[in-house]
Amino acid sequence: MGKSKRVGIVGVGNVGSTVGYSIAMRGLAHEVILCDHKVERAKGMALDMSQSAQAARMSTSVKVAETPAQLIDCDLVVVTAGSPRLPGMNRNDLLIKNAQIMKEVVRDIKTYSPNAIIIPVSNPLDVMVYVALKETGWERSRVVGMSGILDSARMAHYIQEAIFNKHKIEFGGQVRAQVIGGHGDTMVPLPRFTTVAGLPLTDFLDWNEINEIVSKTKNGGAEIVGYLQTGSAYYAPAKATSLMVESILQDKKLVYPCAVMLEGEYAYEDVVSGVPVMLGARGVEQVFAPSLDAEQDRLFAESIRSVRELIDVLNLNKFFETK
Ligand SMILES: NC(=O)c1ccc[n+]([C@@H]2O[C@H](COP(=O)([O-])OP(=O)(O)OC[C@H]3O[C@@H](n4cnc5c(N)ncnc54)[C@H](O)[C@@H]3O)[C@@H](O)[C@H]2O)c1
Ligand SMILES: O=C(O)C[C@H](O)C(=O)O
Repeated sequence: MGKSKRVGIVGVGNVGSTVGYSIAMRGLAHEVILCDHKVERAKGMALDMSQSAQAARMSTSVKVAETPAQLIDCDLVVVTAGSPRLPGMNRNDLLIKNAQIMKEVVRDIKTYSPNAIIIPVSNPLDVMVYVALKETGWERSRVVGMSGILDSARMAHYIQEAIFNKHKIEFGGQVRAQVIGGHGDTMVPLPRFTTVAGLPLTDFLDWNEINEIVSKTKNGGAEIVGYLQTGSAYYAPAKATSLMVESILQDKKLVYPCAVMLEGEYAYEDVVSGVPVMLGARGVEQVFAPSLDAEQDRLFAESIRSVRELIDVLNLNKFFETK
């Protein structure tokens, strides 16, 4: 149990509410505080989650803050406030609107929960992490974005499906896939770093099949938006976020691909991207830059370029200069 740990969740729509529920179900925190413009809805959800915690024999208490300024002394704050994309949209189309929301929310977190670790989830994710870092001025260990766990889980899903269709073998959740880079169309799935029950992926699938999985993984979010029509995925995003919460609050020091500010990894600076990081009580405790071959290196560079383009748009709009 995460005794005396307080987690804030700003934005209690599909993802935020599912994160809150996951935390309550596992009793990861003593207190979860939900914060959304839709206050009455948040109050109803808070009661429902607190009661579900009791049903799960957990003591997590879920409450509501009417504004981010009422999120006092949280140890960790998850930010899912902002719009999701709709069919036909790219995550980048959310840039200006969600960046403004992130900036305002994070300003309050900095004031009222000055020791918190922040997990941005809103899209476009890498730039939201960048905005949160610039707005707080905190070190990179305390602002870490969720995306790589989700993208890797999607890749694992498509791999498991393809192996089952081809060989009729089920592997009981033993696919270990790895996706790095930004959480956008230029994400970098790494089949060469992917194993199935400890065996190389290429023992099961040929490169045509693997390349198909890579493109399905990149399109994984859009595929779900196409079905849902009114928003985007939330079960896998929320599970991925709660794994990060758990590793931090319980100081588990698990290594997951997450979005962090690069400070020299692969010779990049002042840009956020997904790489494996160790998550513990101090937030990001280690950042790893796995050795890439020339092609992986090229794809990672392309992904960095696309994140930088969005940061440039914000700079052109004087986003970081205005209040
Ligand atoms: N990083 C990822 O992998 C990932 C995965 C899924 C979703 N997302 C992103 O997460 C965000 C949320 O997705 P969702 O499906 O939960 O959307 P949603 O519309 O269901 O929920 C968003 C919530 O944010 C609230 N909100 C907006 N502005 C706010 C503010 N200033 N303060 C407090 N609350 C505010 C809204 O009232 C709404 O309840 C989207 O930007 C989506 O693209 C990212
Ligand atoms: O696809 C989206 O817009 C939401 C999220 O980034 C996802 O990958 O599910």
